[in-house]
Amino acid sequence: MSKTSNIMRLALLQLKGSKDKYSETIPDGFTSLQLSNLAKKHQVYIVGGTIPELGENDAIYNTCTVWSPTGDLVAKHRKMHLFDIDVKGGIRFKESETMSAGNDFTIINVDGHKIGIGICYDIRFEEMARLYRNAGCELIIYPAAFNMTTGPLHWELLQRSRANDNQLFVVTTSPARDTSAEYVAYGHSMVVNPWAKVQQSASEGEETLVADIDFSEVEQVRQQIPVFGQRRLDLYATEKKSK
Ligand SMILES: NC(=O)CC(=O)C(=O)O
Repeated sequence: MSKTSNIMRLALLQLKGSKDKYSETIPDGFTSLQLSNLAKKHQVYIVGGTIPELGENDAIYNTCTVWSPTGDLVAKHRKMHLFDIDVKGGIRFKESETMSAGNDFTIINVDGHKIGIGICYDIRFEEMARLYRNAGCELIIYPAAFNMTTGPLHWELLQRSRANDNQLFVVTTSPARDTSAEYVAYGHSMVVNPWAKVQQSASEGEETLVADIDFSEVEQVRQQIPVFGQRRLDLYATEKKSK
């Protein structure tokens, strides 16, 4: 990352949507104003975890906001894939009972580098990451909060898979693990490089990671293992549909 491109990321807020209690409008809600002020004060981009956004027609979205060093809202990403799962003896979660799904891909441009944004469960959908790669992304950031059922097996694997499939950096942020919480997050925020190597990893507890992202690694991998140009697009394709 160039010397001017400081990006701070905050973890996913794994809140159960409730219009009355938690949801906020963007960009004028409480959390938005805090994030905007922080970005301006520290002259950095902030990818601000997620908040329950009160949207059109009282719908609530699980939304990540991105702020520029001037404190302006650069983009917001509404979680596209809602976390509805039922693992016997593990975890049952029905995010769609309270949240609505977003329909838009979100790409920001920081100093000429394209960065895709996804949220938590979005990381399981390889088509989404592929479309970001097709659009020229070199990094995908996923604020997330995996749990104690899926985290141990899938958290690192999914990040390394998306990084390897698409030859780009994958960065995640998780809340620290709080075993007294109703939803116990797995923790382990991570930076994975385009070789699919875990460059840095936090523990399950509270920690700050400071990472240098060297975008030249993206080009190196893509040149040395040129799978992107070797795809059989005459036989298959991953295509974006407009909604
Ligand atoms: N919480 C999520 O959205 C996703 C998750 O925990 C998982 O995919 O596992």
